[in-house]
Order: sequence, then C-alpha cells, then structure tokens
Amino acid sequence: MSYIIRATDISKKYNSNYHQTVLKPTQFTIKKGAIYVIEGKSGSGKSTFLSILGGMEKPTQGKVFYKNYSLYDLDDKEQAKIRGEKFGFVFQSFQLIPELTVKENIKLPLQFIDPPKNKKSVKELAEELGIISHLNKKPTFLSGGEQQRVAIARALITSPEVIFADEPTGNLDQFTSKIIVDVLTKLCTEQQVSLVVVTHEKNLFHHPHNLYTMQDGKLKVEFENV
Ligand SMILES: Nc1ncnc2c1ncn2[C@@H]1O[C@H](COP(=O)(O)OP(=O)(O)OP(=O)(O)O)[C@@H](O)[C@H]1O
Repeated sequence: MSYIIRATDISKKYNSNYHQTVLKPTQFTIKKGAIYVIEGKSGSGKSTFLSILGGMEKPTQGKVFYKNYSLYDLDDKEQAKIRGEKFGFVFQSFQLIPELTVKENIKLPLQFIDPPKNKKSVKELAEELGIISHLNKKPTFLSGGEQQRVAIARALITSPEVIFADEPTGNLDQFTSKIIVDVLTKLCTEQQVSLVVVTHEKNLFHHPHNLYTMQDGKLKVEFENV
C-alpha cells in the first residue's frame, strides 16, 4: 500500500453554519515519512482539514481511509483505537496536564492503548528532545518551548505513523519556533513518521516535501515531491 491516509472528496459544512462550506471538496494522500505543510490565513479552514484527516471531525461528505479502513465508518471504539495508536497530535496550546509531572505527561497516552512495538523509552525521547533534566518537574515550571518539546515527546511515545500538528509554534517566539520545527521534523524524518503541519509560518520549514495553501476552504498545491 502506497499511503497511510487517503481522503477522497472530503468537504465540510458545520451544522451551526450550514451556508458556509468550510472545506471544499478535497483529495489528499499521506505517505509514510513524508512532511506536509499547510499554510493559510486565520479562518481559511486549516484546522478543520487537519481534524478531518486526524479522525477528530467527520466530514460532511467524502471518506478518509486509514490503510484499508474507512475511518468514519468504523465504530467509535475502533476509531479511538486508530487515533490513539497510529496518530499523534501536537497543538498550539501544548495541552499538558498541569497536575502531572513531565514524565507522567509523556507516558499518559500509553495508558489507553495496547503496548506499541519498537517504542522509544521516555528517557530516550526526553534525551533527544533536550528535556531530560525536567522529567520530574510540573509543566508550568517550563518555558513555552520546553512545554512544546514535552508535547512532542507525548505525541511520539506511542510510535505513531502520523503526527498532526496544529500551529505548533503559534505560542512561541521566532527563535524558539525555529528550534521546535527543526526538532519535530528531524525526529519525524528519523523515525519515518509522517508529519502534517498547519501553520502561519511556512518559512520555518526548510525542507517540506509538500507545501499547500488553504484559501477560503480551497486547498491549493504549491508543490508536491513525495
Ligand atoms: N465547530 C465549528 N462550528 C461552526 N463553525 C466552525 C467550527 N469550527 C470552525 N468553524 C468555522 O470554520 C471556518 C474555518 O475554521 P478553521 O478553524 O478550520 O480555520 P483555520 O484556518 O484553522 O483558522 P485559524 O488559523 O484561526 O485556526 C471559520 O469560519 C470558523 O469560524
């Protein structure tokens, strides 16, 4: 199989605002280890698109296939299993649990899934991400960039096949943003994890294999290499 995820003719209208087509009919394929960067203005539909691909928002029309499975035709439990075991998520707001230590935050997704094969240990990931000295601290004692590293470790701990990152540098200064993008793309490339990133700042990405712009719900291909 040449893809991990394939979306066919997906489009989206929200029930609360049915006259607006937030995502116009779109085809999209995610291949192993490839990097996809999607840029666009606020409100153009990027997060909606990412949520549909990541199994979090059912499209109004069209299908999303994870391998041979039509994701939204599976029952809730099966969908949750694929999201938990095969996908990782990184958000603008980090979404760490303040009451837990860094180590506990990183390990959290493992509680909900079958033990993954070839999993890296918390220590290995923390070393690669430069947060080893913070493992026993609570996240609020860390800088924004450090918290996002913790979130990246949490996304990678399950050995996912795809990471979906929604504005991962949206809360970070320019210098820290660059470091976060570099570490995220390096780890995904090394581990052959596909990466789909929504951003306002495409210039942070030096070597995306594929670049798109979203404009009023229409996805435009800038270039595709993989
Ligand atoms: N749950 C929802 N219900 C109704 N409308 C929504 C919902 N979520 C998003 N929208 C609308 O869909 C459009 C696209 O929103 P979306 O969040 O996908 O854009 P975006 O490009 O990611 O924006 P941003 O960069 O600000 O996050 C916007 O007009 C938004 O108001």
